[in-house]
Amino acid sequence: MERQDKLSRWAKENAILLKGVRLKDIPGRGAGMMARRRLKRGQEILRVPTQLVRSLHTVPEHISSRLPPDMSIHALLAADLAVDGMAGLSSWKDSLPMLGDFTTGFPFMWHRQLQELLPKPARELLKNQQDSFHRDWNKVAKGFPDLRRDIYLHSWFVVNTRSFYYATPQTEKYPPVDRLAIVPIADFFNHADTGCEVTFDEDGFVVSADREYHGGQEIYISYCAHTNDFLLAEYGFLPAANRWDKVCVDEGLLGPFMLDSETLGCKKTQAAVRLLCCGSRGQWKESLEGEDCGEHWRGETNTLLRSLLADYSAMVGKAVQNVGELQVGQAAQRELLAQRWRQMDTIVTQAISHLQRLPIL
Ligand SMILES: C[S@@+](CC[C@H](N)C(=O)[O-])C[C@H]1O[C@@H](n2cnc3c(N)ncnc32)[C@H](O)[C@@H]1O
Repeated sequence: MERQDKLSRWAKENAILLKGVRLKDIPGRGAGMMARRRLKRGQEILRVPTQLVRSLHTVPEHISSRLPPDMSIHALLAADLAVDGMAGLSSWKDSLPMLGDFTTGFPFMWHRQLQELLPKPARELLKNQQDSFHRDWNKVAKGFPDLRRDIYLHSWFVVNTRSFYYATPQTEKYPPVDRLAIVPIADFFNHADTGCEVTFDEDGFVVSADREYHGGQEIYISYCAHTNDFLLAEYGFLPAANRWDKVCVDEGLLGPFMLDSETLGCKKTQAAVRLLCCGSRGQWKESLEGEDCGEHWRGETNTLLRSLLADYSAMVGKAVQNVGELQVGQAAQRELLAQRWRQMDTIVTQAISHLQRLPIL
């Protein structure tokens, strides 16, 4: 029996309602969720009962009691999965990607030289991830001396990539990013920049169609308005199109100054460029607060922004070249890294041509 069929049968036996949708292997994206037939906007397509949700309240006492009280929910859920296989979810567990499946996409698994060539926001996310994992693993290894690091790492990444936001009186004592729950079957939706609505109440989690779908169409949820640097570091993939994508145009001390393909930089980027144009702080404040909203400086700021972006574009070109010269790691990892820099080049090139089309004041 196919892996997805087994999982679907388990879902049915456990009162998970899949309404007009099914699990399917999708090339390049692992498994995903597909419409079986036409679905209407607003229609409920998945319901997962609360008794299958795994969060702080379901971590068994024999696991939590061997760990310090300050463990994150992420770390506890990963320990539950690694040590106990999350009781009652064995069919779900058998359908998860293996640790080897994370090797290409996740910078965490890459050679250090490749990691060092990531764009700054991705490098920072990776550093936080490494620190969190090492902190969690040190504590878990003390509580469970027989547990292997690679098994815990796998579980830690499963929780990292598949959990849902879950606010309850218990989880609300934790930081928002750590209010996590595993919701089996719902965790098979892939991401797009807009997707189906996910809600939860005391009965469980519900996913509803955000638009009309036809049979055979993949159905997504949105993991949030994330940039591609975030999706790469935290989820191990790079979408080709992402309306939330931005590049960090300052890799230096003053950042982050962000730029996307639609606007000529976020407000902070615009204000910083104008500060460079204005002779003094006083003039700068006036330009921001004055009645003409700084129109007077528009020509100069755009010219300066264009020259800064040309420098940045040259830096991006150099990064693509540096990645091309590397011999370490897998070819697929190097290609993913080069792809990210090429995406950034596209955003910067679009911003430069946008600036070139603006009238000279
Ligand atoms: C919540 S799981 C979704 C189910 C997953 N595809 C599977 O096979 O189990 C999240 C993972 O799916 C993959 N993924 C999600 N959205 C994707 C997309 N738009 N393109 C490529 N991979 C995607 C990434 O590997 C991500 O870490």
